[in-house]
Amino acid sequence: MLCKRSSQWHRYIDLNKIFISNATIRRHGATWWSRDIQINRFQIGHHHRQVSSSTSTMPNFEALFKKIDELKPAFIKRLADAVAIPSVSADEAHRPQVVKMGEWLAEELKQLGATDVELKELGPQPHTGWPLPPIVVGRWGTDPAKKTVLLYGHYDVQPALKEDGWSTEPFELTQKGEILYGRGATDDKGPVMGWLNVLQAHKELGLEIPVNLVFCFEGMEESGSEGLDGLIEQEADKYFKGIDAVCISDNYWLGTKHPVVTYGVRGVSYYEITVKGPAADLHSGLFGGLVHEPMVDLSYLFSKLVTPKGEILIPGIKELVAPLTKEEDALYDAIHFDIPGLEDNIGSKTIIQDNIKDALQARWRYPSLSLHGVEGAFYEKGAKTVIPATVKGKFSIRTVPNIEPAKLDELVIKYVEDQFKTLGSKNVATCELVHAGDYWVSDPSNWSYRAAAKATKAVWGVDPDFTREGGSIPITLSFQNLLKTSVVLLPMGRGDDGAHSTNEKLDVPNYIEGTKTLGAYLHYLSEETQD
Ligand SMILES: NCC(=O)N[C@@H](Cc1c[nH]cn1)C(=O)O
Ligand SMILES: [Zn+2]
Ligand SMILES: [Zn+2]
Repeated sequence: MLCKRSSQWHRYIDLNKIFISNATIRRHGATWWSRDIQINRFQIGHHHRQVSSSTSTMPNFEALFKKIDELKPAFIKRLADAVAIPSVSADEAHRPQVVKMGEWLAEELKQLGATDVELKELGPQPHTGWPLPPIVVGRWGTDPAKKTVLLYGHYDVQPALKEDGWSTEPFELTQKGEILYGRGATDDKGPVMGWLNVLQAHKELGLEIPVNLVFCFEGMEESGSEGLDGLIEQEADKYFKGIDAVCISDNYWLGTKHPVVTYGVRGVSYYEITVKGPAADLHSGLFGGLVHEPMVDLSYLFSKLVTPKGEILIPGIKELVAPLTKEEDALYDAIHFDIPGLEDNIGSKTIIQDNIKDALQARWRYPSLSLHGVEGAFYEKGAKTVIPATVKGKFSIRTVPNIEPAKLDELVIKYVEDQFKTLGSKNVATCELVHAGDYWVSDPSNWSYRAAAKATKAVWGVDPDFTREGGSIPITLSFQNLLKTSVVLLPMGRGDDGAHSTNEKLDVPNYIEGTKTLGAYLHYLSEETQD
């Protein structure tokens, strides 16, 4: 049954519940995740092609991996060219650079030999009217005897300024030893370049890619993936017809050593509280104590959202979270990670939880509320004595099963309005949703996960941990539901890469071995029996 909810499709499934652990994958009568995210492995995937071992196309990985090693300088140059385009999707001034990045990517794809490369235009962004950057699509192969894999990534990045605390220029890829620093190095230009690198290595070796590829690279992921849902829906039976699997490389290992394959993301609902007071900024000496100050009202509202220990104070949210079962709880025991590893990732000893299981559950299966910033407030160096006239406070809530975005909006907006009323302020306050993306949890026992795990083992020599991700990739659920296919997340970077932060980086070994992993995944996928 498909239920339209918010702008997302949500699938309700009730058969063949799967119990998964890192060591074993088996059917199980009981279920550890909530009813609405159980995956019916027989409903997802629609072209059930069997590949017999007598038609094996497994290559000699030695030759492929050697070629990838040889091409390392060219691959680093490709990433440097990509990082040099400041494709920040968050602000209007940078939008032309996002478009330039899309055009650059389309050109690279064409040069490598991809066909049907197009820039799918999306028109103006509804909220702002700014032009949306295009979706870059393309194909590699159209052999009906082969499986078809859609590769998704994003070519936009988070904002970055040297003065935020970067040690190097954020939009100049800078190599220090075995580390590549630059905005987008790990999120998500490195992984997107990884797919292009795979094409180049195969092309130079004269080695056939054993699956058809469909590329779908967007330029708005960091700003809510606006426009992509509509395009997928529109193209589901056209450009995106016959997709057997979707692979996304846009998240990270947990730590720095053990590779992972990921089967879930949290959703995100992003809100803005606007508090309007005087017509213009005021002198605090002349008006302090006489006016209701918007920053004071906003600070009060912020303090009512979340405690310093991360507890969300908005009533009703906790009750929506799917209960933790014993079986799910046990999955966390097999993960190769610890609190010192988390502390290394963030460069401080400021983790709230004191054991890794609680910390990982807080990241993967419980909601969190983060305060992001205040627009309109004084923020520069110095001591300006101003009363800001209008401020906009930004916060977001990471969502998990079974928090429905529309229900969450209701709870959040009413709560903020009620809290504001208690202030007796004469200012005007509003709270609105900026964008929302749903959570997603998949079945990590299916054929695409088996291929991803084999590829990881072939490159890194160990079985991957199966993880969920605390961050969000809003489009994942749309691919699953609209293309009726399974999605796997196969990350390249490490947990300490500093995505969205200063000094974002990608380690050279992760870039090169990660490229091998992506390439090997395609080969293992072609061999795997689709279920
Ligand atoms: N690598 C995925 C990622 O960083 N996703 C963003 C998505 C987002 C949603 N709203 C703004 N950005 C994330 O913050 O999780
Ligand atoms: Zn990303
Ligand atoms: Zn990101």
